[in-house]
Amino acid sequence: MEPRQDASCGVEDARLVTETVRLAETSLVDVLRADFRAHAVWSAPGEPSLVGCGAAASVTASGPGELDAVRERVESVFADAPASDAPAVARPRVLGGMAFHDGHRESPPWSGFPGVAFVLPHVQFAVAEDATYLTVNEFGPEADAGSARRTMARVRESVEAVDAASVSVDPPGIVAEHPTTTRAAWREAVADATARIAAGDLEKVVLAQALDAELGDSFDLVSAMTRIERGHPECFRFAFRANDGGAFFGPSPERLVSRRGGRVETGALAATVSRGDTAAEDAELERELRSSEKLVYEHEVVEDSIREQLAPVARNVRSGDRRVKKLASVQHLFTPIAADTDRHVLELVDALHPTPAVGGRPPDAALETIREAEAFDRGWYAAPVGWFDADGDGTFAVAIRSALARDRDAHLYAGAGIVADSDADAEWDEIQLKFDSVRAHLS
Ligand SMILES: C=C(O[C@@H]1C=C(C(=O)O)C=C[C@H]1O)C(=O)O
Repeated sequence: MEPRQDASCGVEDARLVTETVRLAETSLVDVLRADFRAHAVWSAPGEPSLVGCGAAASVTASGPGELDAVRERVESVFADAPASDAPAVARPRVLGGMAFHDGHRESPPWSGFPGVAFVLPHVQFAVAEDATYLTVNEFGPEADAGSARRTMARVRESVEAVDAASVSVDPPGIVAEHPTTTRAAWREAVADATARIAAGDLEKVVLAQALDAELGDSFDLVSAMTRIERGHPECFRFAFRANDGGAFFGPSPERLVSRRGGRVETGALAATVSRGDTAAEDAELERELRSSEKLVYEHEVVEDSIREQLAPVARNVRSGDRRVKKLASVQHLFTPIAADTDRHVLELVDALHPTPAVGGRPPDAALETIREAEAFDRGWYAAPVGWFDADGDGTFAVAIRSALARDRDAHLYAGAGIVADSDADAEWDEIQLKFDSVRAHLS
């Protein structure tokens, strides 16, 4: 299927008009509180935070296998845009994500989340350390600077009038939880995966679970993102909202890839132990993480595959020093990987997704095992989410530690890597700990 675009994108003489203004000092939380029904929120260490509202142009496709066509469509939107003297942080950025599996079907609970969906926002905020920029993008045969400036004046007034302190950040509360995987089904799935590994068909597979939760109150994305923003400065804080109000969000610790002027940044994040209750216990768990043969192997499968997957699209692929990434409830092995490239970030996403941190090795056998073992739809869980610009620069996270919420329903997702000597009950416990990073913002 050809990627679809909204009406304005198909018009021959459509053009892109962009206007930018620097706002008085404003935080991401202020922008969210102004509540323009943001459809995309992105906040990552070392980058300006982004909020996108409305669509100047949008592109959808059936799955990650169509990223080349999506890139070409968006390139045609940027093609004849006049040179801008706006600061780099304020330039138009396209925000979106995609489903984990190719051939994704947009059915409940994932209605409103197509196989691939990217939007060039009509109203875009970029919150940098020293300033916030408001950018209005208009695309179409009628696009003109006058109407963009009028939108800008209206939006600017409402953001500057926000009283952030007046909005509650109380979570909705979880009144009931329904795991979609039983303990018996999990043991069976892990046994089947380890049997495939013993038979030599598979090295590693990441199996996930969904946890359905009933909320005590309607889900409110603005207050959830306010809590996530404050609680996870080390993570990629993201949210994407469908037209029916359903929101996919989370604090993911995992970068899939960033491209900045030809420099590629990625990394292997895999192998997990819990955090200790005391400093001594935490250090002991860290020692186990660094020295366990099983955990180091699980990590190295991911590091080796990422290097191999990157090789056709990048040069000078190099690993940095391995370290331990400590999060609220778990700690992981992390190896930074850098490279050089002249490819668009979507080409890098295409080459890397899914890494064996969320899929497995070899990829085809792993994906088949996942489809057979998991009774729920991964949807956008564990798939790339992020942004890119007209230069092909951008950042994508792997959407783990995430949830899909709509009204009083939430679906939480988490997974664990299975290798030859994995123990089903220990992997089960690991997944319950991983649910905590998003559960904490709902209960
Ligand atoms: C799949 C998830 O996490 C991934 C699996 C990990 C593991 O098995 O040790 C660690 C980090 C992530 O790469 C998840 O959190 O849902």
